[in-house]
Amino acid sequence: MLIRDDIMIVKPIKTIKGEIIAPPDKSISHRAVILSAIASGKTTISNFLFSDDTFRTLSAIRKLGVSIDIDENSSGLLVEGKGLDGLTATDEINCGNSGTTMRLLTGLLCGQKFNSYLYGDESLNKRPMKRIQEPLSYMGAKIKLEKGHAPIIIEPSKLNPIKYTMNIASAQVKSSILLASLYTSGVTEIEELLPTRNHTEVMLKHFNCNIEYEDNFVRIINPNKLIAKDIFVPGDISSATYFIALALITENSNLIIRDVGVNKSRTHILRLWQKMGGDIRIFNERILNSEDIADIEVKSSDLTGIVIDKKDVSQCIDEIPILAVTAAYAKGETLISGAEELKVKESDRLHYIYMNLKNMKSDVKLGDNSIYINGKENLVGSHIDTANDHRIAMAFTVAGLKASGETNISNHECVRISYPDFYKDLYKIIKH
Ligand SMILES: O=C(O)C1=C[C@@H](OP(=O)(O)O)[C@@H](O)[C@H](O)C1
Ligand SMILES: C=C(OP(=O)(O)O)C(=O)O
Repeated sequence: MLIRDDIMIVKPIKTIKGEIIAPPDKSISHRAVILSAIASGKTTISNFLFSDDTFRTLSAIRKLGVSIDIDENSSGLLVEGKGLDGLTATDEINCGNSGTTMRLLTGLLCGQKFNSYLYGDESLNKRPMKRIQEPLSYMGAKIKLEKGHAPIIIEPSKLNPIKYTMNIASAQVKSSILLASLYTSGVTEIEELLPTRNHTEVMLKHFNCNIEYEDNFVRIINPNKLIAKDIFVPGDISSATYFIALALITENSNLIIRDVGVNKSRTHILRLWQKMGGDIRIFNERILNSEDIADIEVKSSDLTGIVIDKKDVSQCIDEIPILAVTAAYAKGETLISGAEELKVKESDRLHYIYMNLKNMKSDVKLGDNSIYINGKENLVGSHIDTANDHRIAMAFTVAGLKASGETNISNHECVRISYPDFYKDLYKIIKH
């Protein structure tokens, strides 16, 4: 790998070997800052992820009057919780590229006694926000959108609890309702038809909230008071999957990734790869502040294609780009269906998976909400259009490391959204 004229040039490698520590989890870092801000007392957050997206949440929370000290050496934050009613008004909040920041903060802010205004970058301002406006309005929230999109204007209102069945699979929507529900009295219940990550539920419980949850159901009983309690953020399994995939598809590889969050609602990708024949071992499992954490060992494997449906997609939504890359190198056919949510991420991920795989001479077909991939041993290096989407950039860097010739990754710096050290960590484990 080398950088020429600002473009990352990726060439085929021999093998992957060694040990690496997964970067801190993005979803848990966002939630740690938000919940510690409205808890009573001080919270130390260790191993916080310093990335563009999580900085958006951190700055927003500071603008809302919460003091956060950063110790970059220990990757730690000290948050002075203000309690549920201690936030103060700010002029406007720039959520950048981060859907999690925008949707979770809307849930938090619609129960406050002041107006709020949230906006994002070009990509975020195109992403759907009706999905939060609808349930929050049922609760009594006053939220204005522009044709279903940000900017979001929030006016103060009195919120009521709801019983809500989710009509799309989204942990952000679920979390937004849970945060708003903290400003109601009574019982809010959410049923999910498709399971999604449960980090908000886990962390609310960690902060002593009166909440019950199981696979598809959450109940929160108010009034609540959150009590500050220290948090260590586990490694991000979504970030780890790029290295897992590379080890799986590269001959003679053996890789250990330490301290990865293995919350059951995030490990579906590992089960899918194991089903494809992937040699993946989870060991040294332990619990750290209510979240499961473990080490993962991966060895090169002969993968075979599989069928992936909507229920699979909801449980590994961010891993579909890298899963598609491994499918392109697997034996036989893979069909990923029910993937409409991929079209409304930082880019239309279904489209960019298709275009980039096609340019690498993969046998691939695009359906309305699906993608079909007939795997082969070798892809051909090509120009990759990342659409400024970090997950497309990382997935196709992996594709390029196994392809013949050169692969050029445009705007590779977009990895700073979730994993600023991605290329640095990759260098550590590549053996030429
Ligand atoms: O709650 C979260 O932290 C996230 C939920 C998912 O989004 P959706 O809720 O829109 O599916 C995921 O794609 C995103 O990267 C992080
Ligand atoms: C979709 C993602 O994040 P967000 O929705 O927070 O922008 C992601 O990280 O892949």
